[in-house]
Amino acid sequence: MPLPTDEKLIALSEQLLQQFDTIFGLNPGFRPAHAKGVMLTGTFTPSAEAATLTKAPHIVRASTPVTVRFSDSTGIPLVPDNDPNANPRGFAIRFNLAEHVHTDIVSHSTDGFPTRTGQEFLELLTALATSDPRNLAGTPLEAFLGSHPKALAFVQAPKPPPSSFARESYFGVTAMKFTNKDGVSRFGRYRIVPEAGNDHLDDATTAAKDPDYLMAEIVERVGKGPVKFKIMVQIANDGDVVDDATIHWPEDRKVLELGTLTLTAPVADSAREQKQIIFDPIPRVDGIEPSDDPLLELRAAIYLISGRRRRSAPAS
Ligand code: HEM
Repeated sequence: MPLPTDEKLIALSEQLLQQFDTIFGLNPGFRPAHAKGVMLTGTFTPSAEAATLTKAPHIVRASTPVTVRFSDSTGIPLVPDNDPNANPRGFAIRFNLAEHVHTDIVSHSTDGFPTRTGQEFLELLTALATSDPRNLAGTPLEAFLGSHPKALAFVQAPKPPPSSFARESYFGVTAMKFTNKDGVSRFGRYRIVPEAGNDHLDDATTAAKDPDYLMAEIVERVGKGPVKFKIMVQIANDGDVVDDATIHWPEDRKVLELGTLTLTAPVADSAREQKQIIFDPIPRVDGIEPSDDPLLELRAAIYLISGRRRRSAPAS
């Protein structure tokens, strides 16, 4: 994953990382966002119809090994799984195509994002860092949300905690351009749907849960049998906006099944692996390209800068 040379993009990346550090504190060796996580391994098997969408290698092959990371939101490594700020949950998937060759999906459990650009997201984080969310009146955060209705809608969208990482749906949010072997291209957005169905908790049940209930449960669950998800792609119609993560496409858009993810085991040395692995929001594989959504290039730069910083932190 190459670091872009665009100086403005790098400067914005540094500013965003600085804001995460201000809000959550410096936690060397951990991610500044989605700090707490758990990793598993398994396989991906494509559906019969997946080849109509893309010629990507993991769609052409019978099966591909995967490494995944589930995470809580926030840059706090010990955030309790039952803290309301731990939503949305993250789900990052790596398709291992060959040694040091891979393509990733990075998704979270809310369908959408508060801002269209990284600059606007920086403004939101800056407002958050200088406001008391429990007493919003007259704060920079109140002013930002008042003038950015899509950010307000994202903040207000219900984000109920799941009973398990295996009972939650996840969304890729930014559109990708998929191209099949006949050269036909269509834009689409990933949706990752649990075979066991969604299951969310009410406030009282959540409050009674253990602070590590999600991290522990998924390891226990996979010890008893495979955990499965369907990877789906919502396909844009001609004319749909494909470069704006704040815009939802109508629910009548076709949703195509890409394949099945079967998770079978926890990663043995999870802490070390989590420090090492850097997921890439840009697919960089034949048959799947990024859309022009401005979040993609920026996030790829930030995740790489942040990942290098994490890797160079002394072992704890
Ligand atoms: C301007 C927009 C965004 C910024 C600045 C941002 C920032 C970050 C940062 C700094 C990290 C830590 C990366 C690392 O150290 O490896 C991260 C991780 C993550 N972000 Fe974002 N993010 C943005 C948008 C999104 C979106 C749209 C999604 C959902 C599709 C998302 C989901 C995730 C997930 C799941 C992780 C954890 C990945 C892992 O397990 O390594 N982020 N983000």
